[in-house]
Amino acid sequence: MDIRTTTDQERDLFVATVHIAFARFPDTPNEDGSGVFWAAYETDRCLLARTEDGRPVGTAAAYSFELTLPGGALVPAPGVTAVGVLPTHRRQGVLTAMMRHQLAEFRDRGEFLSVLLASESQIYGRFGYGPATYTGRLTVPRHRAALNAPRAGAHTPEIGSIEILNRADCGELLEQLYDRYRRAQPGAISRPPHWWALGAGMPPVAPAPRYVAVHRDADGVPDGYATYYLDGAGTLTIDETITTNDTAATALARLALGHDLVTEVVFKHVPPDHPLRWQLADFNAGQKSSETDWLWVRLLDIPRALTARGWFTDGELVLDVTDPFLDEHGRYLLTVQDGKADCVPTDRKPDLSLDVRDLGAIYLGGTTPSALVRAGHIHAHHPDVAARADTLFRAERSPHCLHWF
Ligand SMILES: CC(=O)SCCNC(=O)CCNC(=O)[C@H](O)C(C)(C)COP(=O)(O)OP(=O)(O)OC[C@H]1O[C@@H](n2cnc3c(N)ncnc32)[C@H](O)[C@@H]1OP(=O)(O)O
Repeated sequence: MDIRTTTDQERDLFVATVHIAFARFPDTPNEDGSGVFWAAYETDRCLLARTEDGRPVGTAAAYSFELTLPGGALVPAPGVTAVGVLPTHRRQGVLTAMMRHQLAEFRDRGEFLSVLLASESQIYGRFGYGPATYTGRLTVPRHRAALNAPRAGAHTPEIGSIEILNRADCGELLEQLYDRYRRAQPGAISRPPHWWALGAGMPPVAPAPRYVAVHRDADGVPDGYATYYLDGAGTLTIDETITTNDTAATALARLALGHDLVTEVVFKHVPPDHPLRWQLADFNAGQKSSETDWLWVRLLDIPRALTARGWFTDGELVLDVTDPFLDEHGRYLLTVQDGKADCVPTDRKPDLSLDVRDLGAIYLGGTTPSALVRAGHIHAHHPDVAARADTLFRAERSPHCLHWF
């Protein structure tokens, strides 16, 4: 198997091979070239796998994203995408060879972790990826949509204003607001400017017809938006609500839930602990569905990864980490003091023994170590250590990613 970086001349071949693997036809570009997810491929990060006789049979690529870690550090995070093997060449190790090649390239570039969205959750664990953030939908029937008043003096006055714009008239407003939001949200990834320019992605990055409710604070400064559409059956679907504070999020939810001619409101991409269910006067009015894994994380340099994120409790743990895919093993003493971690090799007895995929899953604070201990994936060497690890790995807020790539 010959695996090489795609040249500019091979770009069309790469795109065609991806589409055969997914049994899709390339979308017809809009006149301005927008609305096509593959337009954002970075050719120098696209890999083509060929057979001995030169036939392309596999593809894998990466986008150069930034990931927001707990504590606010922004770190380079290649976003793996366009992974495909022709139906004629599956289960012969093509993907395995591409993953090995790609992880080595990430390390050569100095990248210490990578991320992806998995088309099927059985594929990527063997390559060291673990599910680190989760998302779902919340559906609220309009006739049960009343919101509680704030309690216990927690009243945040909903001062500000909302304007409804057309997606096409928003200029760079959505891009700017998303960028402010993602810098403060653990688990969020950047949307590089050319994604917006090319319309590469799902709405509202892709410029499909949408209304955009833009929230402004009391000083008139935009601090959030929700993009939505209403279908013929009376379902108002919100693609995403992006805000830099909870007041804006509540105001935008109130607007959607009070919209006339609507029978139900569907909030897509809601994090597991979204406050809206608690705001509803009728808790069970908000029905969660389509709960799914979203961002998978793969650590490539454990000390760098653990010292890059922020920490919120002092403590120490000895982690014994195996990486079967890369045939590596390390034991590390993780010491956290005043929000910063030190992580060094040690020969002390381990507190937790775990696979690198499970370290990826708990890294952002969205999967608890104790859940994986109870699942039989992490071995806790003392009875109290799982709870200690839960406290240590927690993020300042639950990690969430809603960017599709
Ligand atoms: C980040 C993204 O881009 S997600 C998109 C992933 N791509 C797709 O879903 C497109 C359609 N599917 C495909 O193109 C291929 O089936 C791929 C890319 C998923 C797998 O490629 P292959 O070359 O067949 O994988 P490879 O032969 O290296 O498989 C390695 C192991 O993973 C297992 N595996 C591979 N794909 C799957 C799967 N979809 N479900 C369960 N197990 C799988 C294989 O059985 C094999 O296991 P084994 O080592 O125990 O025998």
